Amino acid sequence: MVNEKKMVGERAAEFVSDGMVVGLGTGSTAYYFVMALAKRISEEGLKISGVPTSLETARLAEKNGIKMYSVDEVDGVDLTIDGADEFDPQLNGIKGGGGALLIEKIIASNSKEVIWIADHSKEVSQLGSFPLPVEVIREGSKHLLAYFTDKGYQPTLRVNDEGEPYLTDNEHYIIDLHLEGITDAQALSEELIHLVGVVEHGLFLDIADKVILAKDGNCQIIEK
Ligand SMILES: O=C(CO)[C@H](O)[C@H](O)COP(=O)(O)O
Repeated sequence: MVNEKKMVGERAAEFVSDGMVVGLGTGSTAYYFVMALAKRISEEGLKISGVPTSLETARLAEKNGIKMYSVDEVDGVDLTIDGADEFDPQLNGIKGGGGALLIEKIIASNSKEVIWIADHSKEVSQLGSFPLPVEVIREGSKHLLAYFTDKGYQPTLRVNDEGEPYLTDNEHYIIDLHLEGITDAQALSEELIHLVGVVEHGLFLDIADKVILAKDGNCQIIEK
């Protein structure tokens, strides 16, 4: 069976050129991109600076010999390649299934170009089947949960394998909203970002420039 995540991850590494500052995404698809990039560095002598979107990716990149910097150590990012949980025909998406949405959004927002890499299951006609992650300050999270329940957003506090609240790299909680279809993503984004205690949310609107999608055994490039 075709490994779609590997296929798009490897294809994405071809978009990187010598001298670029590259945002390194997080997740099981981005894993293959980081590995393919590391291969180009060791085999072709490609010189790049990596900006990891999570501690997990930083560990992977370091183990594989990629030079790394934080987003504040560079003037800007040329290209960020990251996974997505869902994307729609306008290339708006939901991210944060892996919990790295905050730094992913900061790095993407400071990138000249953003490419998402996706297996075929990530393409949707309308966002919202995938639970929408909202990163929140721990203090007051109980009240945000109550607010989201009142709004009918069916919130759940994300937990780790031990059943304890999941902590992001920045030591916040994540509340996942089970919306079953988002009709006005822009309005929801505005509502969420203005709630006190919300640090960031997983709606990535007007951020991606291209998606490399695995479809019918091939890589399809979708441009905005
Ligand atoms: O947003 C993310 C992490 O915060 C990931 O990019 C997203 O969850 C997709 O992950 P995967 O490639 O493992 O399906």
